Amino acid sequence: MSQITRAAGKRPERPKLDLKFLQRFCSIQRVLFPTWSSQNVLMFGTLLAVTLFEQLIIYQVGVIPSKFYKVLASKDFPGFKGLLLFAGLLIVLNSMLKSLDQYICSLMYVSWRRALTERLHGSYFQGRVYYTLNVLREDLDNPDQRISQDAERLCKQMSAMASRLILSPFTVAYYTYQCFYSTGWVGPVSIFGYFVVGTLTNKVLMGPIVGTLFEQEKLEGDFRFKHMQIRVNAESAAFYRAGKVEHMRTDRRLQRLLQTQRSLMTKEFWLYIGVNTFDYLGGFLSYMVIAMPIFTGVYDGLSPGELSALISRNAFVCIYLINCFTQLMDLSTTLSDVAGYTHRIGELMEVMDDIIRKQCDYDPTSGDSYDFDSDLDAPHCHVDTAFILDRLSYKSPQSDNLLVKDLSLKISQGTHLLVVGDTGTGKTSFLRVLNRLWESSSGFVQMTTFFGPRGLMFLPQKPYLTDGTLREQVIYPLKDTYPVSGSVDDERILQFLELAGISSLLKRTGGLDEEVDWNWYDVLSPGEMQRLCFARLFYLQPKYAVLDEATSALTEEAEGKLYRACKQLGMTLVSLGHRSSLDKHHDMKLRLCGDGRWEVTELKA
Ligand SMILES: Nc1ncnc2c1ncn2[C@@H]1O[C@H](COP(=O)(O)OP(=O)(O)OP(=O)(O)O)[C@@H](O)[C@H]1O
Repeated sequence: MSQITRAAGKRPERPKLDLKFLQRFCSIQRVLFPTWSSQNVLMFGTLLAVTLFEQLIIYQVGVIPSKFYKVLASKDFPGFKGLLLFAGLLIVLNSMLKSLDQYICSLMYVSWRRALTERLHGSYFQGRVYYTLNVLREDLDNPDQRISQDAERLCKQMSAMASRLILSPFTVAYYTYQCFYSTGWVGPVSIFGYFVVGTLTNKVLMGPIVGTLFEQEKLEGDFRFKHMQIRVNAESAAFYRAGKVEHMRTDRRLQRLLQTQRSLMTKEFWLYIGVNTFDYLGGFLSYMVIAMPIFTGVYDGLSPGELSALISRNAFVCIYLINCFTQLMDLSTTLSDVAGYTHRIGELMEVMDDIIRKQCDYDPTSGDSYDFDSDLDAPHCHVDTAFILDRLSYKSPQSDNLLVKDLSLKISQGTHLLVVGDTGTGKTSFLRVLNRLWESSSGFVQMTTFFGPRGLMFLPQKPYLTDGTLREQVIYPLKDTYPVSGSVDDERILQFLELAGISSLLKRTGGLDEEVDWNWYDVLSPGEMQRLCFARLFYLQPKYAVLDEATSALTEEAEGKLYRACKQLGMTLVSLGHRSSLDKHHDMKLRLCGDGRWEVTELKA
């Protein structure tokens, strides 16, 4: 059986500018440019056409001064007027093309970001990948940061490179030809040699930057997470008066981040030196290229006038070709950022694909996400069991000790089961194994009913409240009302809010569909949250409800009321809890005794 567990002890390699980078870069490009006719390819093609046209105009603008000299020297007034008009037209065209170029780059950035983020979301929300990634895998830091920020920065940096990169093959080819034509093979060979040396030097200088940028983004994620932790738990922290300690811890994370940022800047400093040196060396190189045939006597037969004309022409093409290359080398800093982000996104994609593959090996149904809304019309399931467990053993991910060993049990309709045990004996883990969040160590667990409304629902220990209106809280995890029946549905929701004892919420929100600007976790008491989860359960009316300490914040009386309501609605209950008052609502008791031991007893009515 495959393992969806921590990849313990596996230290990730330090990201570099290597083959792995190329592989990851190509797989990201396949996401950005899925087909030849995709929107992104078309935009890229348009950008190429615009930049080529722009180059043509720039060339025309470049030769205009010499034309001005000519008409002014010959005092040609009509020619001067015509030239002014022509120059004005060129300037308007040029500025329009430049703006269009920037606009297409921005559009490409948005479109790339959408494609990449949607691809990442597609894997993240497939089956239980988001759970495995955040809870069980330790080999990948901050998946949220990678999806929300790193993907954005990668697209931004790539779009910044796009218009400069897209032209370079054309300009390099054209000016190489021109250079060869004017200087023979000496010019292109020495300029290409200069470029190769420059690139190799920059690659060495870029190497450490990629790894440090990767580390910096991790620390950035950790820093943000710390703030999010305080935001979500502000009240608990305030009860502890934990401002001082949290201040210290948050500052510590900031210091670590800033230290890495400083080290990144030091490494970038050496790269800047490399880039700038090659920029200025390029200026001299053109004269060295020209000087070689002069000093070897190739042009000895030319007069000084002819020689200076030749130097001026040769200098122009050489300088232009060198300029093409130095522009490419200037991209080194952007490229090292792109490499860092590429590694972070590529690694995330690989880990998610790995989880999906293992998940599907383990549980073939996990490939498709549950779509409760579309399953509503599915024929009613008439099976009278929910789970069959056969010699089931399981342990927690980090430990080798079995929490439960060889448990055989059938959870059938009408037989309410209570699971009890000391703290940490594996009660919630039992539900994790039933829900296939964790793998069993041996034996098997078979779910014989379907998941969702009218089937089986879990109420987790920590109530989960989504963002949105009161209606959206009650119908969660459905996207739409159920059944799609307008006011009839409203009545059902009101009735169930009443039954769960929280109809007062309706007044606070101002209506079922009223948008609220508060965070539900901040304004509801733990008891109200638990009641709201019961209203949700009543609304969804599953045949089986698995409740993990779902009434721990309520009085025994309220607990009794809610349990009776569940039974009246025809639900079979599997509950976890510590309270003895729960006994009377159940028919069987499974006690987890620790060290793998367990016992099942019948409860007298
Ligand atoms: N994600 C996890 N990774 C590693 N160990 C875990 C994880 N979740 C739980 N455990 C460990 O597994 C053991 C069983 O946990 P479980 O949540 O099932 O306890 P429980 O019986 O429900 O306890 P309680 O009564 O406090 O709710 C505990 O020792 C816990 O620390």
